[in-house]
Amino acid sequence: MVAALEWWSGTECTLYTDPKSYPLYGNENAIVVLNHAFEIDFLCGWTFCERFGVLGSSKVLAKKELAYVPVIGWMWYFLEIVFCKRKWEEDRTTVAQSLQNLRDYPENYWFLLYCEGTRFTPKKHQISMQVAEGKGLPQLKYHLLPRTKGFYVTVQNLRGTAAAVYDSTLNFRNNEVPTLLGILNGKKYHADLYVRRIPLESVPDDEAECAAWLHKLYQEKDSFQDHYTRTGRFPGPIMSPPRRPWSLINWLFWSCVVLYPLGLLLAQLLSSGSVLTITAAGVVCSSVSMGIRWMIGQTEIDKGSNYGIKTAPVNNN
Ligand SMILES: CC/C=C\C/C=C\C/C=C\C/C=C\C/C=C\C/C=C\CCC(=O)SCCNC(=O)CCNC(=O)[C@H](O)C(C)(C)COP(=O)(O)OP(=O)(O)OC[C@H]1O[C@@H](n2cnc3c(N)ncnc32)[C@H](O)[C@@H]1OP(=O)(O)O
Ligand SMILES: CCCCCCCCCCCCCCCC(=O)OC[C@@H](O)COP(=O)(O)O
Repeated sequence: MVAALEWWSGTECTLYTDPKSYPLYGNENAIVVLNHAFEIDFLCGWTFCERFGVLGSSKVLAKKELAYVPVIGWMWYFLEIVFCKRKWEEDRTTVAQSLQNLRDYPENYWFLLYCEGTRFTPKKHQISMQVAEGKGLPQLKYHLLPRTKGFYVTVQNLRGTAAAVYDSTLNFRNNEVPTLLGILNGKKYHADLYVRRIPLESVPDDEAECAAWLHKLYQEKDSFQDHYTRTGRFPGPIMSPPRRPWSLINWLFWSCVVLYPLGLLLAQLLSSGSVLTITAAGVVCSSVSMGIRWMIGQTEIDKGSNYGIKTAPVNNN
């Protein structure tokens, strides 16, 4: 999928960051906090992981439903991805346990948290801003109100092993609305990512203070998005790592290994002349194609969950 983004669609991914922090990327464990408004934001995230050599050890706090996505979800299970049901009462122990398992991970990892918990839609935004108002918090224009419990439990469990929080804010040039189907159709997008490295020691230990810290972080992210909307760029210098050939080589290798025998098999089936065999092959191919379309559908915001709409108790404390 990274090869599709970088080499097939030719999408450009530009990094805005502080040159002093740049050498540390990929060379330490980090908690990444990213906004969640685009259908391919996870793919842009993977691209940066690839460019900094941590693609294989990129982790995320993902909704449990994604564990059942064929191939990708199963792979994530074996990669020690942390899953949550987005029900705190059930998640508090399982998420903490999975995070503890990451503490002795043998390679440098990035642990991604979408603190908004769900993708941005106008309706979810409106409801979350009602919650913000109820809590006496400032309004956000470009983000949903962040959920703080997952962030707190992550900081608590990874303190001492993760060195920093990478506050990451993603946007696309010219109001592009990128989609995975667009990528697969070869459409080129222009992603801009602004990353600030914040040492983990500066994140408070106390739960309430940590929550307030995260709310402040999202207010700052909102101001960066505002800057981007006005000027077409993020603050700070551009330090973009170039794309590397490995994802392309990997893709070409596996395509040859898998597609060549599959093509031979298909040709054999078709030349068998048996109506039953050909029909069965047609049914299998259609099912696979429908399965892939369903998987792509998982990335589409229109088909997203009702999380953040159905249960929005306004907390007045
Ligand atoms: C140099 C380059 C740097 C960076 C490169 C960038 C990235 C690369 C990094 C890594 C890549 C790795 C992998 C990427 C690959 C794939 C990723 C794909 C997908 C996965 C994404 C997801 O699945 S996102 C969904 C799952 N994740 C989360 O939800 C995380 C955030 N959520 C939490 O933390 C939650 O707290 C929770 C899930 C732990 C628990 O959920 P629950 O709903 O029970 O939450 P809370 O108890 O927190 O909610 C109640 C509180 O929220 C308030 N509330 C109620 N309604 C709303 C509302 N509508 N909006 C906002 N807030 C609301 C309520 O008042 C409660 O408040 P409290 O004060 O009581 O907390
Ligand atoms: C060449 C063939 C290519 C085949 C492509 C198959 C694509 C499968 C991609 C599956 C990966 C799914 C990752 C989705 C990540 C995502 O963005 O999840 C959304 C959640 O955060 C929040 O969900 P929601 O509450 O619904 O907003």
